[in-house]
Amino acid sequence: MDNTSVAAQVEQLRAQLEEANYRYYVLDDPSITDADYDRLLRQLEALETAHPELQSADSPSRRVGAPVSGRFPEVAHAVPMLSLNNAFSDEEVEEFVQRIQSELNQQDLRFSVEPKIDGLAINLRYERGRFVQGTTRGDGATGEDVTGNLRTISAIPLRLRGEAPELLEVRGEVYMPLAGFAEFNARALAAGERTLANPRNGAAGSLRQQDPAVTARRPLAFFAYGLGDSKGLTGPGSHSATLQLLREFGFPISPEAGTAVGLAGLLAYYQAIGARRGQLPYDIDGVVYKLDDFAQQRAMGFVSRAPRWALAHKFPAQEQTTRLEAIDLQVGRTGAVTPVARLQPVSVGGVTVTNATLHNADQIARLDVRVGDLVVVRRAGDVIPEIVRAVIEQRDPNQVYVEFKMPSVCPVCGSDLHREGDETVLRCSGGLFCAAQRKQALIHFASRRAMDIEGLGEKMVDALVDANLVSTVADLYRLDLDQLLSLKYGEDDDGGKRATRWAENLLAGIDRSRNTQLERLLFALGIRDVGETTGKILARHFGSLAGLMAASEAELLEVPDVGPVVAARIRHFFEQPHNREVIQALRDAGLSWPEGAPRQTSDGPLAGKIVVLTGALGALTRDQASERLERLGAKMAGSVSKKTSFVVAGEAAGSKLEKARSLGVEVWDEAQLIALLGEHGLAP
Ligand SMILES: NC(=O)c1ccc[n+]([C@@H]2O[C@H](COP(=O)([O-])OP(=O)(O)OC[C@H]3O[C@@H](n4cnc5c(N)ncnc54)[C@H](O)[C@@H]3O)[C@@H](O)[C@H]2O)c1
Ligand SMILES: [Zn+2]
Repeated sequence: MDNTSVAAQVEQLRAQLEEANYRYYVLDDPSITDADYDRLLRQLEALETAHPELQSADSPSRRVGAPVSGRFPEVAHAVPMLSLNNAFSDEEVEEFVQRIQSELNQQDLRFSVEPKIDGLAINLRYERGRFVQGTTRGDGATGEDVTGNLRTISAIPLRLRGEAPELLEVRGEVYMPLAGFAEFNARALAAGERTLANPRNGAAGSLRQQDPAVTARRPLAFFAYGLGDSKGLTGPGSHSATLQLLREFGFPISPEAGTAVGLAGLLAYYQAIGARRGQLPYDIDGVVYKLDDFAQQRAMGFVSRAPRWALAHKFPAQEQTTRLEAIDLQVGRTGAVTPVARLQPVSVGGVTVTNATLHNADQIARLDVRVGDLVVVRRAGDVIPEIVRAVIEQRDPNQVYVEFKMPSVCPVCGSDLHREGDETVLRCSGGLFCAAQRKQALIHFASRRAMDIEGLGEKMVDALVDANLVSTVADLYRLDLDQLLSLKYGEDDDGGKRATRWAENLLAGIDRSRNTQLERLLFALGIRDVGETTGKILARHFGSLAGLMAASEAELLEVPDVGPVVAARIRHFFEQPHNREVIQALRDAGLSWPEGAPRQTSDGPLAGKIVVLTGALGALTRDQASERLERLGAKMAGSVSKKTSFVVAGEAAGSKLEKARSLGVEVWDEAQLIALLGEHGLAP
């Protein structure tokens, strides 16, 4: 490449990155994925390194964020808010550690290690212990004043605890917990409204609302991870000691933060957090290493946009762009017909994704997704991958992109599709006549958290239903070896012993499931809106299946978690002669479970109280806490309503906490819970 074309390429990359920055930081509506952004930035950096004459101080490679929008008052930061240098490989981490070791002439350095929360950076200013101003990072030198919105975030203290210095600026990340994000989107989908693309955009967009009342309704949380300006702070000499101090001032600190020594320590931390990434209650896009000792940090200093003593080590991106090849329809257990995107295979978050959900026809119309489009796929945690956006700008003007149309009949059984009430989802009206619904009911029944029948997966269920061997769950218990072997399933070897073993294993798995628990069975039956938690609560409340089946709607409504809709669904389910037959057939097949008397909740100090747990507790698991509260007479519920007596909110509590606040329900922290348990000799 000659120099003019290199210069042109550099210019083009800069323009692309600037546009992306503007859409990401100012509009909170990115046009490209983070992965694509990072690729472009790396290309630019490589060209600038190879052609030093093209370097420029205002290149996106040298700058932080983007200039502010003008929608909020501007605030100059007393201490600049920088970005972090990135590493995408172990080798880059090694270079980082070696550079520091050789410049400081010291081995085995200690680092603070923290998850890199995917939200947005905020500076909180406290004067004499009171929160006076909160700002976004902006371009690093100047940010936006979003104080009013920050005040609505319950995780941000309005006053510091203990002896406050004259001035303290605290830096951290405002983020949207995954549970709150999912609940927000589920509600938006059901109401036919615009969904949030991902928690990071959700957090940024929520914080930059003009009306703090809107921000207050968004499930936002906060972790502190550093200091800005300060006066009168007699101080910690290291980053880890600073985090400890911030905790004492009343700030939430990530429970995953710790320290590690040397390259091996950093990489072990990266592995450990990476393995748990899917279980964390918030999105992270990497981990951050910070040289722990402040004197050592000062010795390393800064480059233009980032400290030289810190590094963000990134995980595989959770969003990628790929091609939408087709839209298929899937029929679920309750007849819901869901459009599924068939994708050109793409690696997202370290896993190859070929299918993603599009939720419903309204969502497809809202996103204007069409077959042939480039689409952005998001996959986080255990959640099913979904299409969050179509890259409409990239459509080929010479190609025809056909709008998706929902059919009016079930693609599997041909029955009419209908909507219930004001639901957006379309359902097949075929019930058990519909093979798709039958199959899904069986898959659910056999699943691990339901009856846990080993060997009865999706393919097996397909084979059983297609061969007409099974149509209800009770039929499973009548299967015999000859019938299974007639399926010629798994007969891929010498036809000897191994060819029958799968069938024997399956029969043994079915047999084992005969001894079960009422809560599992209730969940397994697939009553709409009776999930695992409700199943558990119903089992405990009524003690026996007969008791539950005989309960009137009024009696069902006494159960803490059950509202009118669920009560009606439970009644409806048990009123169906067909369902009663299936239950009788299950009993006849030898299914059994321990039964007890209905719960007496009339005694104990919490008798008559309905309690909801949310967020992660430190000292107890949720099950342990529930069990102890129940021993004190409380009824546990899974969702917050006006009936709730109080909510116990642990770390990173999301939408349930918001809901409690909006309904004026009393909120306890973990310490209050432990104190109460302690009073009754139940302390952990
Ligand atoms: N999709 C797009 O169009 C687009 C545009 C611009 C930027 N981006 C994304 O943003 C990244 C660059 O943004 P950036 O400059 O904010 O850098 P960054 O997000 O990679 O790193 C710096 C930021 O990390 C955050 N952070 C989280 N946990 C932290 C912790 N424990 N300690 C310190 N900081 C922590 C802070 O907000 C800090 O400002 C890119 O790599 C890209 O992924 C995407
Ligand atoms: Zn059907």
